[in-house]
Amino acid sequence: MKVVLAIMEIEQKALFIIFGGTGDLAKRKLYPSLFQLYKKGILKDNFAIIGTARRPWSDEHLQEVVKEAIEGDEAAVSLGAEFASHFYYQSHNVNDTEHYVTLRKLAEKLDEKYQIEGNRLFYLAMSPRFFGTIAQHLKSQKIVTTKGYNRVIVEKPFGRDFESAKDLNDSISKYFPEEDFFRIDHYLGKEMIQNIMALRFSNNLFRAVWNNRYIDNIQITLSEALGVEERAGYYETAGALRDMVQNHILQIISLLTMNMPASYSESDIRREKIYALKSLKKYSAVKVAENFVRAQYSAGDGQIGYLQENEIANDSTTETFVAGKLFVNNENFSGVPIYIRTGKRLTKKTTRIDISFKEMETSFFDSKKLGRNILTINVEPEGKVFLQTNIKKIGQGFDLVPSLMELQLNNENVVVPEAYEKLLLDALLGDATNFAHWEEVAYAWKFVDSIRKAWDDGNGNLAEYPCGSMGPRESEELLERDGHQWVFDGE
Ligand SMILES: NC(=O)C1=CN([C@@H]2O[C@H](COP(=O)(O)OP(=O)(O)OC[C@H]3O[C@@H](n4cnc5c(N)ncnc54)[C@H](OP(=O)(O)O)[C@@H]3O)[C@@H](O)[C@H]2O)C=CC1
Ligand SMILES: O=C1O[C@H](COP(=O)(O)O)[C@@H](O)[C@H](O)[C@H]1O
Repeated sequence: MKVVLAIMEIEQKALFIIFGGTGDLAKRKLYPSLFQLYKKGILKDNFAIIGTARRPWSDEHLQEVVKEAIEGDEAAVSLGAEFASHFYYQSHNVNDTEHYVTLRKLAEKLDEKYQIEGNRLFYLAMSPRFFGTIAQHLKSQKIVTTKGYNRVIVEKPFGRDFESAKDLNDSISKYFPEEDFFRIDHYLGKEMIQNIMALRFSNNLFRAVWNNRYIDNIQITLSEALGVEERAGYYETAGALRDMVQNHILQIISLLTMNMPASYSESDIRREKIYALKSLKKYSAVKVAENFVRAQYSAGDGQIGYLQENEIANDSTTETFVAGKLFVNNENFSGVPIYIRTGKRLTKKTTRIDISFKEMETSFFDSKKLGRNILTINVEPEGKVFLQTNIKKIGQGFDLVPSLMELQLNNENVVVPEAYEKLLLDALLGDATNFAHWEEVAYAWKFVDSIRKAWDDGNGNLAEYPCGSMGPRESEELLERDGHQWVFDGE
């Protein structure tokens, strides 16, 4: 642990070039996260950030935008102006080669001014259709340096199916090798998602029972109270399956079901995650209809339905909810149903994993009285882990009552860093463990494509659910057919 902290405390020298520097992601996530790294002294004197996009902003305007982005942070009062002074703006159309020449000159000037030693991080926070052309120009216009490192970080969506993801991947990997290519999945930066490996592999108790002999079923819920908001254009091309299942949910499944890696290293962890994703059971089209539910929100709870949202066609069939039953057919998990669900405009924002253990065959108790052991990883909002057990009811006799044990995770009173902060630091350190490797992305798309194709070919109806509910009835039935129910009922 000491070694890791020591590395993290070292000041990093880097020039960030953020493509999409005027965008929503930059303002809401990237600038505040970079400020956290500045507060911690990881970014100190030897760094600069170029924000670039088409808008004709000035350095001063970008610096004002950055100050606004961090104004909620108390430390911004004393440190905000100095931090913002490291930001520069370059008006730039990514399709225009001439602009890369200006960008290179600015990058060289800042490299010298801040003594950055050629380390560059290119953050592509804009539509993926531009990624190939940006990567190509970075190379041809010599914005990649020969001295330090050159890393490219790309945002989602990484394609809309396997073929387009492969094209996208090829268009970047022509210029950036895999070790410099960081595909963001911000769920992998969440503290509680990273805790899955810690729970599984550092506790003999859990290690021993983490398999199909003891686990009955796994339930993963990524529910949101928000609707489609301002992202109709993107969401209509994606839907919940591509937006949440292909990336976040399948990444969580890989962490839950992979075999124990040989070591805590990028390559060993990746190998096991890839193997888990490769082991996902594929369904025939008919089986997709049986094992997956798709639905769209309708008006309810004072909210309008999806079809009434701005810029959504009134005959749109885009799903805003998906539930499904999956299997990872590796040696430890074959036969364990993994129920997933995600949707917009559900009861509340919750990200949780419920691991339900098998009922016990015993003559010591009347087995009907025994509640199942359930391990709940509440990623959000609580960031806690709970274990449901059975204990004796106080008093005469020997009745049992369920009891909830809370595993104390944050006993150091530290502020949990935001996912983007951790991932930006990982990228600075050149550690891609918490980023998605191409083969993970590829297997995830192959799985998702088979579901999408079955739907597109008419297998499986689009159900409806009212805003404020936990999805359509069909989602409950998916579990009821197996004699189960969702552990999380939305309360
Ligand atoms: N916002 C979010 O919460 C999340 C976003 N993402 C992903 O991050 C990426 C960015 O999203 P977001 O910030 O929301 O999108 P925005 O639409 O807010 O930003 C897009 C950016 O691209 C710039 N841009 C567009 N066309 C060009 C061009 N031809 N040349 C140069 N710059 C251009 C825009 O600036 P200008 O108009 O000034 O040129 C703007 O800065 C997307 O891939 C998105 O899917 C992923 C997860 C969450
Ligand atoms: O990637 C995405 O994630 C968000 C949900 O992220 P969270 O960290 O708030 O759980 C989702 O709203 C968005 O549609 C999707 O693109």
